[in-house]
Amino acid sequence: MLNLTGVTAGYGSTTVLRDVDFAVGEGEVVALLGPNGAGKTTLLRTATGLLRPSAGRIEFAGDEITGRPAQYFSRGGICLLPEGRGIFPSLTVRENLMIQGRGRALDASIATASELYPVLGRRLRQTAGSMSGGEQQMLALARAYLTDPKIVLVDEASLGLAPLAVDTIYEALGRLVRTGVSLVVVEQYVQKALAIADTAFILNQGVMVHSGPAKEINIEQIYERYLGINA
Ligand SMILES: Nc1ncnc2c1ncn2[C@@H]1O[C@H](COP(=O)(O)OP(=O)(O)OP(=O)(O)O)[C@@H](O)[C@H]1O
Repeated sequence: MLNLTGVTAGYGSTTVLRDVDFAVGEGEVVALLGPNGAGKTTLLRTATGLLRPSAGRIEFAGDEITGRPAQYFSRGGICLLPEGRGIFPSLTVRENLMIQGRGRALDASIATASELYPVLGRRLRQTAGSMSGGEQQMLALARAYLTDPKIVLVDEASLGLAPLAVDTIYEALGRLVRTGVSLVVVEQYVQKALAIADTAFILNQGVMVHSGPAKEINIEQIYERYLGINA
């Protein structure tokens, strides 16, 4: 469904991704793993049109979309939930839902978000930035339910959250997957990501060093073999 072939990308004269192949099928859950600075966020930004590759192809649902503007990617159903959540902290929950819904009726967006997380429905007038980290992440995740995406790419959803809040976020991701959406997770809690993933990709220093079934991954071995570090 979303295929990157031979992608090279970076920032200015700095090349981060080198000749990367990455593929996500319909309804597939992919864990994208790798050490700090490996290029995971850069890959998500490239796969969602925010960063144009200097070489390689991006195809989505059979069409080549390399070099198209980011709006083209999002309108086509590619949804990035960025690290740092991508919500507006000084706006209320209601206002955030209005923006996330992109022209969808606000009442319908509120109903969908409240059904997903009742706490959001109770905090519509509260500024997003004054909610707990977990609640802010719930609001960020609600976007994936409001725009009917075909694929959702989540960057470090559990960053800075308490274990209970992480479980709540993963429950929501699980529910999202059951609706048939494809999912890519970049996650510091490797075991959490592998538990819901069908396939795992491992990136190291901008090079894809491994891809295969998530169940077959022995993370200690992979980290030692490919990354030269102990997990
Ligand atoms: N806007 C930018 N301009 C220049 N270099 C950048 C920019 N963003 C990231 N980089 C560099 O690109 C490399 C890959 O960064 P990236 O954020 O993609 O890695 P990551 O695997 O997501 O890391 P982490 O797990 O630490 O978030 C790093 O060396 C980083 O310093």
